[in-house]
Amino acid sequence: MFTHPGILGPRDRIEHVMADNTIPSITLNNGVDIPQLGFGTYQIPPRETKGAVLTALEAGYRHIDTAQMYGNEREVGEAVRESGLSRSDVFVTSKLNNNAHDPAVAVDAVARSTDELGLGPIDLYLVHWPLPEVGDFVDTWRALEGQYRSGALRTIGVSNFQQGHLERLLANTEVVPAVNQIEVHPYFQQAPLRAFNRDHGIVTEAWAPIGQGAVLDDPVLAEIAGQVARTVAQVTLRWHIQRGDVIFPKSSSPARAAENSALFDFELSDEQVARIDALDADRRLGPDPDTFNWVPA
Ligand SMILES: NC(=O)C1=CN([C@@H]2O[C@H](COP(=O)(O)OP(=O)(O)OC[C@H]3O[C@@H](n4cnc5c(N)ncnc54)[C@H](OP(=O)(O)O)[C@@H]3O)[C@@H](O)[C@H]2O)C=CC1
Ligand SMILES: O=C1CO[C@H](CO)[C@@H](O)[C@@H]1O
Repeated sequence: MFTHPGILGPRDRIEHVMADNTIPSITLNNGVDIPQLGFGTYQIPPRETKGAVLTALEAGYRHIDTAQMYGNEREVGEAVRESGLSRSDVFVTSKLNNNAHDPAVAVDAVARSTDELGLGPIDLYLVHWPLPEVGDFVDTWRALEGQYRSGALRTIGVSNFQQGHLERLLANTEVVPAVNQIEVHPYFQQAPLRAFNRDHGIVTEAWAPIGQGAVLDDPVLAEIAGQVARTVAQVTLRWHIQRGDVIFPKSSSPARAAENSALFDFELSDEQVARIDALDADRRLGPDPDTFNWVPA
């Protein structure tokens, strides 16, 4: 089993993985292991979600990322229950919706997610956005701390938190978030925030790992893909894996979902990694967490 990046170097992790060709896990700051590769479910409509998640589990994925906002928690839970896998073999993440930051509402929202998924305590539950102008995320976090301490949630973390948000959280609360799920891809590499996360024992989860498709036509990535006889998506996902981040690419296509999981029988050289590092363009695709205050009706 893998330990948190920084304890083992990337090279040690790769050699370990390549020996058994399975998806590696990272140990979170509370001792819980998370598979480094998962399956994302944003924009998978509820009626398609059970089939897509069952297909992903058959392809070998053991980690599913959903959210109250995605409207498909129930179908994710059905797929996990019907997969025939042991509950302990599948890691499920969900996220508190933006209309549930009030502490009392947050407690009810955790109960609702738990009921929708129907899997017992949720492996990882995140505050989806900090919403700096909406209430106080410190109070929201304290509500999740209570749910964590009571055992209702196995692990808690945050998403889209900038360094300033994390500094405020760390100064005013007790449980250090296990993960910070943020936008990261070759065009938006987030070096300072990833370093802050690492220095505080917080694992970085990279959402939109292939930039929601934006990186797929990149000529440098295409050249590297030719060198290693893989697709651009695989090269990009492998780059994340070698950086030690957790990823969960989304695909509604069974063939592309399988393609995105075939990452552990090849390796990028230091030079190839450096060429991808050089693609950073500070190009954020999603909302800016410092100004995003959207709350659903
Ligand atoms: N915390 C947060 O605020 C956020 C979290 N997330 C999470 O991160 C996950 C991943 O991010 P997401 O936004 O989905 O973006 P991704 O970077 O995973 O890209 C998904 C897009 O790429 C396409 N695609 C996937 N694999 C391939 C492939 N091998 N070749 C060509 N095209 C491909 C998909 O199309 P197709 O389905 O047709 O294959 C889809 O259009 C989400 O599903 C969600 O779980 C995402 C956004 C924000
Ligand atoms: O999880 C999410 C899916 O993507 C959306 C658009 O980028 C985000 O707003 C949301 O947080």
